[in-house]
Amino acid sequence: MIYKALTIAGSDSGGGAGIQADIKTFQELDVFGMSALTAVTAQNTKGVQNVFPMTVQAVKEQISSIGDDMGTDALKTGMLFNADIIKTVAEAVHNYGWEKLIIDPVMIAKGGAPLLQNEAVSAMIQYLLPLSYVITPNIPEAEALTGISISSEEDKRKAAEKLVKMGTTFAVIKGGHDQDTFEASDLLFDGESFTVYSSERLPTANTHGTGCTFSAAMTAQLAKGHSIHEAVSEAKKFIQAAIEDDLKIGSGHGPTNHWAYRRKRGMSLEN
Ligand SMILES: Nc1ncnc2c1ncn2[C@@H]1O[C@H](COP(=O)(O)OP(=O)(O)O)[C@@H](O)[C@H]1O
Ligand SMILES: Cc1ncc(COP(=O)(O)OP(=O)(O)O)c(N)n1
Repeated sequence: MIYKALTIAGSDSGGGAGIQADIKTFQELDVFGMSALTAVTAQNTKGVQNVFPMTVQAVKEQISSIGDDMGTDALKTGMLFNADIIKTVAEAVHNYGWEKLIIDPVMIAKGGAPLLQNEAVSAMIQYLLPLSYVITPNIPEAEALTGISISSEEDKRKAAEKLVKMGTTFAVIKGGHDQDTFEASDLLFDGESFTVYSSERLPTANTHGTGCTFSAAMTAQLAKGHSIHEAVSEAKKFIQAAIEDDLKIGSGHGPTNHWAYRRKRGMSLEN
């Protein structure tokens, strides 16, 4: 059986985040990756030098090229940049009846560059979020979407519950931006109960693209038919291995290692 996943996101010329991170992750997890580009960024480990958005027509046609012929088992969104692109994506997801939509609500790059226009947040809430299977905000993104200020575990739970009330099936609040210096903990709310996925917080600046990679790993696992709990658990292991085995490329926030998880798994099978 060949499983397929589509990413609708921006290109990161530096290869650590965006479309490039998504496709590398799909491949590592044995899923055939496809893409629809929303924007091209000139970007490296030091930051985003420029953003060139695609036209709505270009986004629409890339998605229909895939929808009309190849289909997909799951899809994820990353950088969507503006409200018109969000509406176009929502319309396509609705028309093709795609159910496993994973939204990584990318807003601001680690270096501070805006990857989503401010006025587009309400379009995401109104048009895309209600169509989603799971949304994976980091803490600032969860605050912007819910209006809840997050400084404790209880606040994270309230935000996750609110996201489900707003129309998604599952919410994962990622803890990379947490103040906890020992653990990086992600919180899943499945509509009934909460599960925390924790790992050692690794002391490295090379965390460029962690959100994209984590949500792409979840997308790949969901495309293969795994449950939401299995998908989050495996994605957490994937990103931990990728950060642990960082590549030390560039002079700023470097990329993670997308092949680390495969290598680690291979070594544990040999032993
Ligand atoms: N220093 C770190 N050590 C271990 N895991 C991390 C670290 N930073 C982020 N993560 C993990 O990477 C994933 C992405 O988290 P986060 O940084 O919050 O997202 P984003 O990249 O969207 O801002 C989460 O699973 C989070 O727990
Ligand atoms: C083209 C593009 N898309 C998304 C991001 C943000 O990726 P993320 O995984 O949130 O990682 P950081 O930017 O926080 O390192 C991006 N930078 N570029």
